[in-house]
Amino acid sequence: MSMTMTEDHLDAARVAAVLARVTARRPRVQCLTNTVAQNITANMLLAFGAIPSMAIHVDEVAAMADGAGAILINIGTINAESELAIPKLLEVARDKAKPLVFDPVFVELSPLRQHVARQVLRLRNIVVRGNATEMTALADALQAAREHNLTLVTTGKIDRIEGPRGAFSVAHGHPLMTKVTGVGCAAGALIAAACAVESNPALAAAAALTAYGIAGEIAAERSNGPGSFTVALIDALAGLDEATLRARMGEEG
Ligand SMILES: Nc1ncnc2c1ncn2[C@@H]1O[C@H](COP(=O)(O)OP(=O)(O)O)[C@@H](O)[C@H]1O
Ligand SMILES: Cc1ncsc1CCOP(=O)(O)O
Ligand SMILES: [Mg+2]
Repeated sequence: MSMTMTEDHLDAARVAAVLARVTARRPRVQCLTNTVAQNITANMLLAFGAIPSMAIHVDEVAAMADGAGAILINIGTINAESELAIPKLLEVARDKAKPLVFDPVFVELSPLRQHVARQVLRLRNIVVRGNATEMTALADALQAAREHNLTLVTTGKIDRIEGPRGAFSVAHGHPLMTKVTGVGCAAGALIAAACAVESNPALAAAAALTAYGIAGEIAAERSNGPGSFTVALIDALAGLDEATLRARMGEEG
């Protein structure tokens, strides 16, 4: 997605303020996510200060989402049951005005995923987080959904965030983040947690991805490859403080 707005500046204090609210309020994120990324997503949410709930049963997702601070829908391993659970989550998000983050994993690869993504994109006020391939495959639907307050988050070497209330670029992160499955999926969950405590979804996404990217940079310095990087990423995210954010964001001195 191309940027059409002037970008906002994000400093360490604004990121730290969002992180502090997550830690203080411990929002629960109801995640309907893929079977590959469930564990890393839950652990990353805990490291971020939030609470994961990974319920998937079609008859209970609405109840589980009802008291949550935000909802994540990720279609990475969509199956017949999760296809039926998704509308239930959309209904809760709409009726209870809950933040909802949608991750259209591999939407470029199957007509079913295209169909489900387009159903989700009918909902107002959602955040869509995908990589460049996924966002490009949905370009027409994303363009149309801008009419109803969509926030677009395209991750990669530089994350691009664009919503009705602001636009940001985040240049933090490390290539090892692409060598561990589920790191992108977990990014969507962190954005959802931030949206639970920050009413501007673009700012919430930028804060979450800045923290995640900086944690990735720290983890890469402490690890020897993708396996140890995964553990180090969880540790680094859990250990982030404002002084570290300031130093990594070039605000020292
Ligand atoms: N080349 C890169 N350099 C630094 N960070 C990256 C790079 N590619 C992806 N990231 C980071 O990895 C996380 C997952 O993004 P991405 O790889 O785009 O998702 P996905 O796994 O869904 O394809 C994001 O936080 C993003 O900023
Ligand atoms: C490998 C795989 N297959 C279906 S979902 C999934 C996980 C994708 O995770 P991510 O997009 O975070 O790399
Ligand atoms: Mg992904």
